[in-house]
Amino acid sequence: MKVHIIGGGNLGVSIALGIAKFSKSNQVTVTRRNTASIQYLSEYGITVSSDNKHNIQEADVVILTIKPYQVDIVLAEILPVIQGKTIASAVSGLSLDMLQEKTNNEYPVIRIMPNIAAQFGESATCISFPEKDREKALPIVDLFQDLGTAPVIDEKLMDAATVLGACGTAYALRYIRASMQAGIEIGFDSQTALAIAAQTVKGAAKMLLEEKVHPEQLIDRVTTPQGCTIVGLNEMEHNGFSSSLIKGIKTSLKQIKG
Ligand SMILES: NC(=O)C1=CN([C@@H]2O[C@H](COP(=O)(O)OP(=O)(O)OC[C@H]3O[C@@H](n4cnc5c(N)ncnc54)[C@H](O)[C@@H]3O)[C@@H](O)[C@H]2O)C=CC1
Ligand SMILES: O=C(O)[C@@H]1CCC=N1
Repeated sequence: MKVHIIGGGNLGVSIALGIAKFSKSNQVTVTRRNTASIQYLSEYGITVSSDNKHNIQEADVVILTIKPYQVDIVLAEILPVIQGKTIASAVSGLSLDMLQEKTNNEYPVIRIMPNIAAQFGESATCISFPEKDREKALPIVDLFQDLGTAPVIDEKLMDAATVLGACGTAYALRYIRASMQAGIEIGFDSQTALAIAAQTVKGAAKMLLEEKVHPEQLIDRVTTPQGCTIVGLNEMEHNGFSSSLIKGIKTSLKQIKG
């Protein structure tokens, strides 16, 4: 498949690298206005251009990884030259209805919500599309499955997916940062603290994904009665650990919904 990514920023570059590394049978072009900082992508076989229309006529899918306020400008530029091509949008808050309206209902449209771990083949991408575009969408689902997981979900949940799956990367990293800071306070140098905190999160996530159990079942295996884990966990909860995460996630969702 020939993939044309418009918006070579944080997400666009991560998807491009993910495809180059984990979905090698596909060819990728990435565009952004100033390409100096992404020229290195050519080392991975990715074509880089400052012209949004470069190679676009050969593309099987055009992926938009631009900010919401850049959508109209970019569509005005590319629509005249991509008649009938599939458009996949990762633009947060842009519904399928809005995208269809902006493209005059003349293009197959797909809404994708990856995260920046696509670059490492570990994105939790959520995807939705109108039923009429199923045939065009399924190859895109396959593509994103190569970059991690890619469930097809009801479009009503796409904003929620943005928060849980895309913003979620930042929340998880903040947990790791806090653990690292605590690790330094209790005696580790920063690099060792970071390595231990990150690997611990990776191990916990791997157990959950492989055993498919409720987190509390695994927590039970860690918390020795009267031991140090449970007192620490309870202290965190007294200080609003779970509650602050839940409130933060709901606040992020409110921001997307406007
Ligand atoms: N960063 C993330 O983790 C995620 C971002 N998103 C969504 O993806 C979109 C992009 O986000 P980021 O990558 O973080 O933003 P970004 O600002 O890093 O990337 C946007 C890129 O588009 C380029 N651009 C702007 N105008 C352009 C034009 N006319 N033609 C071509 N390129 C143009 C900019 O130079 C920039 O490199 C947003 O809508 C965001 O909500 C969705 C999921 C995750
Ligand atoms: O913060 C944002 O608005 C974007 C959407 C999901 C991740 N980053």
